[in-house]
Amino acid sequence: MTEQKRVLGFIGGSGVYSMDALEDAQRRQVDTPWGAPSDALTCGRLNGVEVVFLARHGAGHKLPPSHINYRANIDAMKRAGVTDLVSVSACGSFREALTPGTFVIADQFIDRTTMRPKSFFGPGFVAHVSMADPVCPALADAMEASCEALGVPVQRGGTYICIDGPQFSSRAESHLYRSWGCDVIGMTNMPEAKLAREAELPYATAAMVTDYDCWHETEGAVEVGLILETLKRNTANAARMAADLAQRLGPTRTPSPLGVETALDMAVITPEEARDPEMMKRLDAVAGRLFKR
Ligand SMILES: CSC[C@H]1O[C@H](OP(=O)(O)O)[C@H](O)[C@@H]1O
Ligand SMILES: Nc1ncnc2[nH]cnc12
Repeated sequence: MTEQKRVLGFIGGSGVYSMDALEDAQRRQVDTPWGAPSDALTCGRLNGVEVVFLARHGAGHKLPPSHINYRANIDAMKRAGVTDLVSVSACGSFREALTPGTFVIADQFIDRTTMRPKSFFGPGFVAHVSMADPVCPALADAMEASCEALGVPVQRGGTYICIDGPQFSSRAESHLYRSWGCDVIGMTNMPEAKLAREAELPYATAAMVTDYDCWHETEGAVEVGLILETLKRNTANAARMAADLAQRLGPTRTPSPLGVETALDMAVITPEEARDPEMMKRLDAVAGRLFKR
């Protein structure tokens, strides 16, 4: 199999605003046709692997989940040469056994968000990518192995339901999502995972449990103040996981077993003669591969 240089993208969620272990770190402002990403990218090396870090909510956690420019974030990662994208997120747990501090390597998502642009494509360039398997199993394997090696409690697989927020759920919603079989809840992995797939970036995420949302009979309903201690512990473990993950994945890569790097080959339905040139210009980073043939 052909090997290619790996550039590992890392999106840090609540509590993860920097990657202090990066060597030769350089801040890079990246402009995109979709607007500004949440923050400047930080590019550097971690255990011999090129890494690009982005704080999802920006420095100082200024952006609420529905104001994050997810398209700009993913486009900027692609533009910076990222080949594999991982993220970490704080989340609530719907299962007794998923105690605060557990990392859930989600493999499915339910998108309940309504207020966010969710696609790079539109009039003049229509494409429908598959989201049947939204997570790259090779990245998820490595994240799981990292957690195990570091003694971080981990569950491989799980369904992450994404709500708009910024409010937490009502008790009725919390019970409903549990009855749907969801494992964890958060406010950011959608449309992030959808856009990563459209940009042909293999994606995996660790949802780091901070609380039991509000379904639990004896644990108090989630409040930011109550989750800060767990958030701190999760932040430290996220940094340890990132370092181990970089080493484990290594500086070169082989294609994702899901064929994510060519996801658009079977997805674009607008024939060349009907495509909007302006739209194609905006898609230079996301889908430029298709236009160079
Ligand atoms: C601080 S609790 C709510 C907040 O935390 C999560 O953010 P992220 O996914 O970026 O870690 C959650 O989705 C909410 O945005
Ligand atoms: N219970 C919860 N609901 C939504 N997002 C969260 N992030 C952390 N805990 C959460």
